[in-house]
Amino acid sequence: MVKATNITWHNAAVTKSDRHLQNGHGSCVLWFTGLSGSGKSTIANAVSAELYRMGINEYVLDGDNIRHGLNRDLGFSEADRTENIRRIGEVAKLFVDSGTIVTTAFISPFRTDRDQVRALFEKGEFIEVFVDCPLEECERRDPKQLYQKARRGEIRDFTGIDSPYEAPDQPEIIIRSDLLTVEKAVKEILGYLRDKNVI
Ligand SMILES: Nc1ncnc2c1ncn2[C@@H]1O[C@H](COP(=O)(O)OS(=O)(=O)O)[C@@H](OP(=O)(O)O)[C@H]1O
Ligand SMILES: Nc1ncnc2c1ncn2[C@@H]1O[C@H](COP(=O)(O)OP(=O)(O)O)[C@@H](O)[C@H]1O
Repeated sequence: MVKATNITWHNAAVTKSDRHLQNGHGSCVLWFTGLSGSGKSTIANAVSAELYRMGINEYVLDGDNIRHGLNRDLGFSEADRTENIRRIGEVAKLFVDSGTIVTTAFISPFRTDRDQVRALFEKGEFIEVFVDCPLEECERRDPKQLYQKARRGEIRDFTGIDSPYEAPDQPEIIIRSDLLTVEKAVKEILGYLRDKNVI
């Protein structure tokens, strides 16, 4: 790793607290994690749409989209996934600093990677949302036909097939997306944000 030298941290004139006061709500990251097809993207977007409707500053960072731009140099090896999550963690931190409720939809299969992102944040700002869905159901949904390809051996290192997924030990929120509708999941997540006085 290259260390930053001859670089000075500048304190901002407008702080995160200033922004919270002006916005009338707090900021945090809702970090969705789960298998491909578990529903991360669908639920993260539905949460964001509801927050938008309420006049809250929100933004979605989505796996496929980030991999088209910021992280287009990264593949799916263990090291690349770790770097993918590290960068997204840093981007999410900027969004939280800007006063935004940012939702992220990445498989983020490794516990240590997610914990390292958590460590970037102040207490309560990192909300891990485990979208828990059995592999069989994800494979039945197969919205992008990627499981089919992985089973045929056309995609290597596919999460859940020939690459591991480490479920969170103590996520703030668990959504059983095989049992809960998208609407119910949104309600539960917004309820959590209200309980914690983020909104
Ligand atoms: N080998 C392999 N394993 C898993 N997923 C794969 C792979 N190759 C391509 N894809 C597609 O890329 C999306 C996952 O990207 P992420 O950035 O979320 O992955 S990771 O967090 O770095 O593990 C994932 O999107 P989602 O289905 O939305 O999860 C897939 O569409
Ligand atoms: N309860 C549910 N929650 C989320 N997605 C669901 C649910 N039931 C069915 N689905 C479907 O499952 C698929 C999940 O895909 P997606 O959101 O892209 O997952 P991921 O981002 O985890 O890969 C979508 O086609 C969605 O419509």
